[in-house]
Amino acid sequence: MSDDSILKLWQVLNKLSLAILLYDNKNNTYCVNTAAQILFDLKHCDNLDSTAFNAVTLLSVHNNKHIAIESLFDSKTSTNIQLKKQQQSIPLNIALTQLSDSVSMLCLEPLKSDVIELYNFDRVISEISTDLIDIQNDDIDLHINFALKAIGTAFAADRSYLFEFNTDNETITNTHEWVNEGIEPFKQRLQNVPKTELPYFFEVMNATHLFQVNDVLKLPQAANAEKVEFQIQKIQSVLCIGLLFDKELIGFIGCDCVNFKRAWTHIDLIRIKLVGEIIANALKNIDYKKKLQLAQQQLITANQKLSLLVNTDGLTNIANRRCFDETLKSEIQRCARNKHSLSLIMCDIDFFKRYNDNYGHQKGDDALKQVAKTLNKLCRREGDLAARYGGEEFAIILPSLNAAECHQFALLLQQKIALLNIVHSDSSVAKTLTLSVGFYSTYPTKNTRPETIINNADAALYEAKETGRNKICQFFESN
Ligand SMILES: Nc1nc2c(ncn2[C@@H]2O[C@H](COP(=O)(O)OP(=O)(O)OP(=O)(O)O)[C@@H](O)[C@H]2O)c(=O)[nH]1
Repeated sequence: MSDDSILKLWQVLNKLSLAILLYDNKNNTYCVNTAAQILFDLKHCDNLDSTAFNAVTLLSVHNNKHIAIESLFDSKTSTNIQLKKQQQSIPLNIALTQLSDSVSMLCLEPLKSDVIELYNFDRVISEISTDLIDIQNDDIDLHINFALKAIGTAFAADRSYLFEFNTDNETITNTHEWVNEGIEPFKQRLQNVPKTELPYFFEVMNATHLFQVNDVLKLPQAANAEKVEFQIQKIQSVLCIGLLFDKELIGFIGCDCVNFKRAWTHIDLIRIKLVGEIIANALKNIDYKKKLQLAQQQLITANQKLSLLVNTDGLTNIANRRCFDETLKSEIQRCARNKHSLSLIMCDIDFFKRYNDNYGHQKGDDALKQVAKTLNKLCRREGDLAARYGGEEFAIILPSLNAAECHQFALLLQQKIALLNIVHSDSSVAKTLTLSVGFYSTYPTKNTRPETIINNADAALYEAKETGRNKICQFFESN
């Protein structure tokens, strides 16, 4: 097309009521016809650069994001946009044509009211579904309230709400409600309402999953209870749709018209069904997530219990041999890394066979529990561990304690056992229950073997037993 024919075409287009924009990408200029000049409130119509459109607000109908004037000439831009003008939102349909290598033409046509309504509702649906798609438990109220407001507004209703059936399946609760300006809310009043109070409503709802009334005054006699309730709420028309969860009715959403009667249309039904499905899906997701979280929590608790169980001695409730072995291994490595000392105490109740024989096995068990509790209480620092090593023998891991400190600890240990004052009349070394204690202190390396430490502490315990009992012996490397 020659420049001359474009000019002639432009003279014709300028007379049309259709708004037209031309863009020349060679010199980045725009020109608009008279209809577009009026539509966009532009001062000039020729040789405009993009700043001439600074006061023009164009938004995407899908996400309300701002669209720059040059983006309108991008073929990827949606064919429906909104023009914001003096508090007004004008939906526009746009069509793009390439006139020459550098010149593109855009026609903008304001949409008719039913098409506008369709796009408005499309936007509502798009917003609701985007909003509810990855709903989290903690923001559900916010999102449901948003969805109710959106459908209430889209239906030009006065009130919209969500009712959920309570777990007893006998009562219903209005969990969320949106009301138009000046309309009385009823949510507080509609908590735990017995279904039997609305027999007609539930008969229809259970059978059809829908309750549609254009004029509540025309409800049949069977709906007297409902009529009374609707009159209290000043409802003239009502539309409710059931929410299904695995084919089971779990509640409903609805819209009321208070200020006017409304003859609900087939389109209204389709729309509220769509919103009902979106909300039911969101509730289902939340329910699954809750169940999953609960199952995960139960699994964690079960694992914690299991781990406690496998690491705990059944009689004394302190660490068992398994836990001791694991801890000693890791503490050797930790002390080796930090170049800290490590002490191990092995101790054994003196003449425990005689104690059992004299006082009975049950008393013996009680004594073991008391000793274990005392040892456990003494282990207060991080990494300290008292364990039942076997029978009446206990082991205590003491990271970062050197020989002198460990000796002090062993003395304290014997004092605390003495304070228990467990009478042992058959002991040859004292009147009460006593412990023989052997210990070994070292600066482990990463190659230090746990058995070496255990054997050395055990050898010291053996020496304590052999040389009189109720005493503390230390293992020295030269031994
Ligand atoms: N009541 C009770 N006794 C236990 C338990 N485990 C081991 N014993 C008893 O502890 C006693 C240990 O006896 P010995 O190994 O001969 O040692 P001892 O009598 O303490 O003598 P020394 O260690 O040499 O002072 C045995 O009689 C075991 O039956 C237990 O869980 N409960």
